[in-house]
Amino acid sequence: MTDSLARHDDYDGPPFDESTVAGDPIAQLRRWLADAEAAELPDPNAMVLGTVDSDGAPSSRTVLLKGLDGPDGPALEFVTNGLSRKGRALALEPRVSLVFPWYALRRQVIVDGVAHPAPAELSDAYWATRPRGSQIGGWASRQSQPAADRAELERAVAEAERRFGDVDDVPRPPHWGAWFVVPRSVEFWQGRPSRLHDRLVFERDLPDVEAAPTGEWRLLRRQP
Ligand SMILES: Cc1cc2nc3c(=O)[nH]c(=O)nc-3n(C[C@H](O)[C@H](O)[C@H](O)COP(=O)(O)O)c2cc1C
Ligand code: PXP
Repeated sequence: MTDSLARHDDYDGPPFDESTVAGDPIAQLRRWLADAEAAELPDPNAMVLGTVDSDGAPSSRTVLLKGLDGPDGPALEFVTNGLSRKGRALALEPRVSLVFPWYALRRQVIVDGVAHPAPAELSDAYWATRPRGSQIGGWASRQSQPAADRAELERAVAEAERRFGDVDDVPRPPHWGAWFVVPRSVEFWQGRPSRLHDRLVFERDLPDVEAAPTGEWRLLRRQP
């Protein structure tokens, strides 16, 4: 067995520089997402969402990117339960961090921005696309709450199936929906030999969490 903890694997990614990067970060993100799909990475749209709890403690978990078009412009969309740990955190502190961990491509993308709950009609539209089993699961799971055992969850699933047994379209739970992360900075990281990686960062001003972003994107390079 190879001991991964003792290795120093070199990252032999190609140069990633100012002459080839797209003109804005969402266009560049679309390019790298397409590369992750073409490389057949598992869950190419998975991203790690970092939030801050009410006591200031950070917490992270994976969510799936569901779209890049927000109601007021480009934004990263994900869906979840608003009463979950992350949902409660977002209600108090909407500033978040997202990481796409595309290690097989020697890449990561880090997005910092502000998460806004989607208008109800957009959450409804997304909910309608979910398989019925996931909709039932969305009603059954009190996401992030303790459960005595698996049987408790299965009883809740059976209860939701009884409740909606005669209903063609399972309604969206009021606490379940989409969020849109409006980016303030987006870093594209390409692993390069000898740890001399390429890091290109788009930044713009976000005067306060309620306000729309202002100003043009600025492109800068960070030390590896
Ligand atoms: C690949 C992957 C994708 C996931 N996607 C989502 C998602 O889109 N929405 C979601 O609520 N949870 C998703 N989860 C589960 C979350 O990581 C997490 O366990 C759950 O949302 C509860 O998080 P919280 O207790 O911090 O709120 C995903 C997990 C994995 C591993
Ligand atoms: C609990 C949970 N909610 C939502 C999602 C993502 O939304 P959807 O089930 O509609 O693909 C996932 C994906 O793993 C999930 O695990």
